[in-house]
Amino acid sequence: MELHIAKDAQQLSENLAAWLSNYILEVLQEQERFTLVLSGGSTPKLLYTLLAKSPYNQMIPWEKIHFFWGDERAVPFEDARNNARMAFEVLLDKVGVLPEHIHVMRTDITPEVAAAEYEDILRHYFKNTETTFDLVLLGMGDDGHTLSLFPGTEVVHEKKAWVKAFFLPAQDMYRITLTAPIVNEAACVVFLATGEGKAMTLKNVIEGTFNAEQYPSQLIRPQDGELHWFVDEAAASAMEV
Ligand SMILES: O=C1O[C@H](COP(=O)(O)O)[C@@H](O)[C@H](O)[C@H]1O
Repeated sequence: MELHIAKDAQQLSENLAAWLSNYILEVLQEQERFTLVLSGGSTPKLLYTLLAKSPYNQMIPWEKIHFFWGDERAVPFEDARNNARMAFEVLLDKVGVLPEHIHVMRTDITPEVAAAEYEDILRHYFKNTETTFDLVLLGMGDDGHTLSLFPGTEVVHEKKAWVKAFFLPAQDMYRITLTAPIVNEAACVVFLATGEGKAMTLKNVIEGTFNAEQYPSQLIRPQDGELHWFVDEAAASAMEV
């Protein structure tokens, strides 16, 4: 695991935008397409906003990037809580992405059907590949969840399915999420976490004993791929580094 610490959220997002665009360019020297999983929540908004601007909007060959999502809140696309909506607003509507390369988790059908449909897309997409995604961008909630793998939920124990849908009573909402098995087969996973509110959880996730029931972010351990944590000083403040 590689830890990247920056002074604050702004500096961290700038560092990650530079790191990510170089990584994409490097991978695209060896292959024709790049599969990128976007995370939701509030933290990546700054990163996506930067990627839509100079120099990254010109540097990245957007037409070669295929976009997927790590998880979705099963609310209509028009709802501000919809994870895909934010990415469209600040990034995807602003760069030269090909619409047929954007794979949203649908929220206009039942969550179970949307999850089954996404699973089919992914199984077909990765049927002849050794790894799954080229890069999975993840966030971590203050409670240690990542994707929609929340503490104490059944989906944390999933060993086979790549996509699951379930009702989250605490938020009175269905969630659709990738599971640890598919993410752990990715070539690279990058967590982005900022703020003091995540400091104790981050310490427990990275330095504590394994307890995925309480800290689902600990489930993410790519088998053969790279794992990076991009965090700001506030989020890193409880750690021993
Ligand atoms: O609900 C979610 O939360 C996590 C973390 O979000 P943040 O607002 O603390 O950055 C996010 O990674 C996930 O995609 C989202 O559905």
